[in-house]
Amino acid sequence: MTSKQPKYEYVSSARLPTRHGEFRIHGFVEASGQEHVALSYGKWEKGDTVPIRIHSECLTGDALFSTRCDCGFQLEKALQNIVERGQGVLLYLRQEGRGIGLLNKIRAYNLQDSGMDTVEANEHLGFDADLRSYDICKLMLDTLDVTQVELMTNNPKKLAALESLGVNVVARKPIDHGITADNKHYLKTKTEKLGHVFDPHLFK
Ligand SMILES: Nc1nc2c(ncn2[C@@H]2O[C@H](COP(=O)(O)OP(=O)(O)OP(=O)(O)O)[C@@H](O)[C@H]2O)c(=O)[nH]1
Ligand SMILES: [Zn+2]
Repeated sequence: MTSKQPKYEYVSSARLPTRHGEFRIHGFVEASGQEHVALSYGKWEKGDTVPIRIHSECLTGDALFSTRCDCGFQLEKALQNIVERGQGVLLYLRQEGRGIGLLNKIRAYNLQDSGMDTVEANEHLGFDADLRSYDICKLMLDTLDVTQVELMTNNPKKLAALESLGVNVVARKPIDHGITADNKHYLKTKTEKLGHVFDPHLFK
């Protein structure tokens, strides 16, 4: 008899001192081998509302200081917010390039340099505009005893995904940091074509 392999598994946790404060890092793995992490800060009781950020991997923005997108700015701001609030969780999902992967994102950037927008570039490469899944967030939050959240995002799809997984989202906190001349057009496209919510005056 074969037992069904779980889709996602919790693996291990450790202390993670950072420039922003001391977090704990928690590792998770998908059956495919894809690895993800959650960072937690502070303490809470089960049922408390916990501030969280769900962040999809962006190597260029998160680690290489790119200003083509807002990712690096948002990541840093989210960690700062969590430390200021005294508690919170970052779910760092390894779905680079809205799920198309790093090298395809570079191909998409090249197409955007010749005039396509971020959605047209994905489609030109044969991908949907957004291939991400948030299913693993449920295991990550359950593991950390988080059932009710305040979500830092401009992306209503993340709210809907959490609600459909049975996580109670009591509020959305906009995270509109890092709008630069290099990414204004990209963020405007996300607002017009992908449903992101940005205050229009931020693009002026
Ligand atoms: N395919 C593609 N992906 C991109 C591009 N620019 C950034 N990304 C990816 O977009 C994703 C952005 O992730 P998030 O910041 O978590 O999500 P979001 O949909 O912007 O929502 P919020 O930031 O929460 O408002 C990352 O995986 C980036 O690698 C691009 O031009 N093309
Ligand atoms: Zn990015």
